[in-house]
Amino acid sequence: MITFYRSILRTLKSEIKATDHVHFFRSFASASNSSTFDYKTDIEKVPIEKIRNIGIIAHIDAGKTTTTERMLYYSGLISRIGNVDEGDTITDYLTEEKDRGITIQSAAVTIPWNHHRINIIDTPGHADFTFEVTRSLRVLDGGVTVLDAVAGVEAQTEKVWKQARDLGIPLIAYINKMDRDGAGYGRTVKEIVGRLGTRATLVNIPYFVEDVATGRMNFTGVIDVIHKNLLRWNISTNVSSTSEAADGTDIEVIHLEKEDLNTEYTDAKKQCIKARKAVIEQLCDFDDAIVDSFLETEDYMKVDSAVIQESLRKATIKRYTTPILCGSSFKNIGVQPLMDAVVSYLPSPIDVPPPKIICDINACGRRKRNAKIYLQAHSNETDLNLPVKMDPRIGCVINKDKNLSASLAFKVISHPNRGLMIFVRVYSGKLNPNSTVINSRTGERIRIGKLLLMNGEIPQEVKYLTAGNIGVITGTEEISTGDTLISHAISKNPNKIQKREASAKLLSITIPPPVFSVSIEPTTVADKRKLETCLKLILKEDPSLRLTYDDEAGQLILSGMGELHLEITKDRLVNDMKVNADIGKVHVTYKESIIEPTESVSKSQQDPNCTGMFYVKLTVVPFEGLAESTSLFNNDTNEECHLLKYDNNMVVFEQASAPPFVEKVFSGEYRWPMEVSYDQLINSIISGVNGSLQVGGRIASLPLHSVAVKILKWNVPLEAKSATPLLQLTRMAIKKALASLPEKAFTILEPIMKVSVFVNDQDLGVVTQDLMSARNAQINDIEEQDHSYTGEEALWAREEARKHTFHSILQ
Ligand SMILES: Nc1nc2c(ncn2[C@@H]2O[C@H](COP(=O)(O)OP(=O)(O)OP(=O)(O)O)[C@@H](O)[C@H]2O)c(=O)[nH]1
Repeated sequence: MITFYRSILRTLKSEIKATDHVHFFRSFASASNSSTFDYKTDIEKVPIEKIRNIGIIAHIDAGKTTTTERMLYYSGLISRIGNVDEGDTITDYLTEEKDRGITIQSAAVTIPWNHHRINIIDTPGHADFTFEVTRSLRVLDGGVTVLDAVAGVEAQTEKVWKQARDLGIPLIAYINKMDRDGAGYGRTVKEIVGRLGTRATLVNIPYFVEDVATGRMNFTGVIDVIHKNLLRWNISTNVSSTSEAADGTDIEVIHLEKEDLNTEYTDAKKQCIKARKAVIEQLCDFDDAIVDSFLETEDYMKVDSAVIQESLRKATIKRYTTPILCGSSFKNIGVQPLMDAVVSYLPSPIDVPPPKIICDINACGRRKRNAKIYLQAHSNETDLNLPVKMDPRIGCVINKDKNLSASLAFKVISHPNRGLMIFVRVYSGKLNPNSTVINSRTGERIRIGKLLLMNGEIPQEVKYLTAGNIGVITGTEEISTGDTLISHAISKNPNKIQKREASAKLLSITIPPPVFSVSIEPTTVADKRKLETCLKLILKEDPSLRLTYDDEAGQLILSGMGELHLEITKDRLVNDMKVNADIGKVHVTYKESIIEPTESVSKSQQDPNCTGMFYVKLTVVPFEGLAESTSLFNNDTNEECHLLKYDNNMVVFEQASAPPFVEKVFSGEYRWPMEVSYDQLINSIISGVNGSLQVGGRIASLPLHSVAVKILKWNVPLEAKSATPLLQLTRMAIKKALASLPEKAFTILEPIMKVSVFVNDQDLGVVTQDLMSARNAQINDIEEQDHSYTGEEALWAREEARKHTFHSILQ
């Protein structure tokens, strides 16, 4: 028997009791460990190809936090395994998370594994916290989808899978909870293929041993199909999973190809051969290297494991297939092979295309009116005729200057001792602590403090963060989720950064519209200030919450993604922050929309000293569905389209809606002739639209939803000193346009949710009836599941929501 220890870091620290059979192996894939530097903090020495930025995504309760906790333990970063049910895991550290046993906010941790650094983001599974998943996915290169082996593919599994697929993120699937009664590996794999629409490659398959006393089949290990081994975890069923004896580090490895293989394992060997054959045949369609390797011996068991691994890595990154693994994280079985698979099959930052970036070409001296530019990995300077370079190795699309650094802030949290902590992913160059960065959203220069890596419990200060890494900025309150930070690694002087680079924005993170609201008031006047300060902080941390003021009721209204979302926010305010506030009952957020388009013009008086006048001509049009999926947004013409932050609205600038402001001067260069920049003008129009749509419709003054404001024509005098008149004219034009519509052209929208209901056969009729009559539900589909739910799973309401969808209730 070979005994594996979970990490060299931990083994060296701990007292070694075992004697001759101890091997300090860190992973199954590689038996050597000769690290000469610290993978945790030695940022520069971990090459970019050895970094993995991964997310753990899944339906609620699939076991994401339990799995992440084991990963931290096996990597040596914590010395004791915490458990969700005891409220002592590293990643679920908020009081509300501990109390409820659920993840509320995604937590980022960095672990060393097998000569690699893995940055892991443990995301929440509940639909109310979808925004947490969305923002995490934006900075990830790969993901692990955890599934419950009893429940199979669930509603939120499908949703996060789709989100990851839309962003092109390669995934591994980990079928957890194999220890539970009713666990179905084959059934779950079938569901993955059928419902998630992917090919599946079985990297390992479960191994059960019969308990002679009870006749029960116990899950005790996995067959490693690629390396032809059976891995058996020596876990006594009599001890608690958290005790040393059951920590999952004592693993027996049986080489299934051995000549003198014990007959006890003949069946395991047969299963391995069958699964290997399937893997090889599947990969043969993808990669000739596998075909060549197979033809050398024509024996499925003899195809080189390294060749299969290499080919599967390519196939996973190209999203040709999904590697499938299984385990029981709670019983500490199967997590180390999953960690190996993360390293082996998921991409490093340089294996994925660089992110999209928007650069304001106005700032580089050339003018291309109404230009919408998305620079992508495969485009280059010549294609776009722009003075922008990219470096595929560091994965950014900015300038020849490798020292320019671009980072995306994707999360803000307030730490009791460290103040605001801003999580960033560095996409290019090197981010230095105590330096000045430019926030390209606001144009502001910001002095940042220390940089940290989230290594387990204690954040660790680092000398810098290089491209591909995820870390934390401290010492500033000026950065929000979705901001791009531009800096220069060497000069540290933001003046060296040219306007063009300073304007570069990584695509921001879309915030879904909230659908539930509560009123919120300070208990006494003296509590007002504290309430405001705390709300400001909570809103900074969680942009999917929204605060508005109801003029008529004279109340603050807090809106969020669901009842649980608001309840948890309330708990944080009242219990954690000790704010004295009266919080009303949760109610649904209704919206208004229009059902017919309307047009209007607004213009200023002609100033005799000016060459032109401020002028806006626009039309307001309703549309169906999500703004970014409409043909208005995805048009092929040269229209410039801006999605608004709230309520699924957008502003579309028609082609040639503005006069050609740019002037070509003698040298052939282009010149911007005004004091006010093009961006300021556009932003004024957008602010005007935003404000007017929030004023609301004619029926109940509810904010307008799902409308596009098309700017047909606009103008400013060349002598203009400010863009403000444009904002006012836009407001007036929208007000006039809406006023010209009869009241019957407005409609009220209510949020609709897409809900999956799991129900036993005998209750189907009652539940369907109840949904349709009491809940006014429209049933889209009834599917039969091929397994019966036991008490726990038969709870009929497992609902998940697409909460940004609204539909009219007046039609
Ligand atoms: N039997 C069994 N239970 C497990 C296993 N993994 C997790 N659990 C239990 O499942 C429950 C949910 O586990 P979590 O790790 O919190 O799941 P999660 O996906 O992080 O949950 P959310 O973040 O709230 O969506 C807890 O009670 C765990 O103890 C497993 O392998 N086997």
